[in-house]
Amino acid sequence: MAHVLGVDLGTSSIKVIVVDEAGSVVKEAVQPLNIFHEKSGYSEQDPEEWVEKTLLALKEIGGTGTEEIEALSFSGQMHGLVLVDESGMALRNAILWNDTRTTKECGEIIQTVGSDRMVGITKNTALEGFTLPKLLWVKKHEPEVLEKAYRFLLPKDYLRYRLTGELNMEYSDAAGTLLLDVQHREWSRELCEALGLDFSLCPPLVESTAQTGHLNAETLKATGLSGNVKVFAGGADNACGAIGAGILAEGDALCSIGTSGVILSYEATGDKDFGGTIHYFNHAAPEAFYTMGVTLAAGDSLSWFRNTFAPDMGFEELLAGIKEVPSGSNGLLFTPYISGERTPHIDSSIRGGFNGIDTSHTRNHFMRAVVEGITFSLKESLEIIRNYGKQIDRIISIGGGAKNAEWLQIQADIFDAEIVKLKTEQGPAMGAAMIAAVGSGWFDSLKACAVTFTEEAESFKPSKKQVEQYKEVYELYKQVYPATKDLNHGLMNHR
Ligand SMILES: Nc1ncnc2c1ncn2[C@@H]1O[C@H](COP(=O)(O)OP(=O)(O)O)[C@@H](O)[C@H]1O
Ligand SMILES: O=C(CO)[C@@H](O)[C@H](O)COP(=O)(O)O
Repeated sequence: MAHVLGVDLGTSSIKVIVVDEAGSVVKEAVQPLNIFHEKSGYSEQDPEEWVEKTLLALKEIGGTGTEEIEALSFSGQMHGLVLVDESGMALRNAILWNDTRTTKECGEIIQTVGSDRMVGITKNTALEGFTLPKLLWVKKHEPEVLEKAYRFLLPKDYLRYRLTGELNMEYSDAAGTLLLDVQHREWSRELCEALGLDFSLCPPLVESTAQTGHLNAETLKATGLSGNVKVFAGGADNACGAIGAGILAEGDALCSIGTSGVILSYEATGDKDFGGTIHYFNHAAPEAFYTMGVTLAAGDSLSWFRNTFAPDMGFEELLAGIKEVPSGSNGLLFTPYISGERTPHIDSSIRGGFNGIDTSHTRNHFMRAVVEGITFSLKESLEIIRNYGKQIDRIISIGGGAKNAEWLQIQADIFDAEIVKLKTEQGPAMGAAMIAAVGSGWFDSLKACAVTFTEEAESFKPSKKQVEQYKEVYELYKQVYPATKDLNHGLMNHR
């Protein structure tokens, strides 16, 4: 039987899945990744480690049951800046999407270009996480590095380049750089000139579904894969997550809880104006777009809690206790701003907190409060999208956060929507595999592929009583940001 591979360069790990013609995941390999936080707000990875770990994961799946791998494609964490020299080697560590060192550069961008013009060209506003402010930071703080730079790339485009030797960037990821004219799908010369960046740093653009060569000799040697495997460009992890969850028509919506958390809604056209209140990007599906709100530390808040307070417990063991605690965690409220926040509060200095700690609270209360706080934060993004007139009654939930049934019910109750869990929560890797399957001619379109590849496993309906209770707690949650903003900005000086 023929197979395709989906490679997801996540923030916490590289995941490779092997998918057969029926859409079943027959094998998977995961390789964890290191993140470096040299200073508060800094977040970097070593691009060489992405390559090494991907080769290891590909080698791991290269054996039995995967004869006839026809094609592979990529999904990757968005926005991370990778600068390469003319020989294609990375000039420094990658500066990641959750690195917030560029507040100053964001201010300078808006001052130079103007907010309306920025949103007019890129459909988005300047945010620390996006690639353009990172380029300007390197220009200011490491000019010798930028001088040596030949092109800038995004994480999965760099990985694909190293595995194939073809250097380019695909549109759904280019949309998150803040240098792409999103509606017209071309690099903005105007922005490069206004901000003093060499236009030639922008790499050639390709469609997500374009074939971008074959695996090079080093990759074949390291993995044992065949030279006949076709490579397709792939997409941003959220665009691929949307494809893998079948988010391919108006009204479709996604909740993804990985390291970050995302609420995403399909958009058929790129001519709307959301004023930068929400991200508005090119989809990896042809000629489509999507809107999205992002919680910087979603799964990351859960991981932080576990690593700090229960390092010997697995996620399932730790989460088992949340059933013992009623909705609302007996008055304990968590805000997940441990790395700052993106949507709706563009604020790199805000930090998280627990409010309402009482002597009666146990670790289970804290655990449930963390899960609820992450979900309230995502509701703020959902609310923005709904307020623009989108009716969202059903949401596909993916990512590590979709593994736990109790959390899925909490999502249904807080979002007041039906939550659907798919057979595999590996949305981004599955989306990449679907791009490879369509590229290989297995299906005429991604929509046709989704019919075979996406299978619902379980559905969680909102309970009226819990919905009403969570509405009240949500209103209190929304008061925490304005009430603690100044306090947190002050505390920043002591960090
Ligand atoms: N069993 C589980 N239940 C709920 N959340 C989980 C579980 N296992 C992992 N997670 C969360 O999922 C996150 C990782 O999700 P993943 O989709 O792999 O992320 P990424 O793509 O960012 O690498 C972790 O931060 C963790 O908080
Ligand atoms: O910055 C964003 C989206 O704008 C993040 O969603 C990254 O794309 C990382 O994703 P995960 O590793 O959390 O899946």
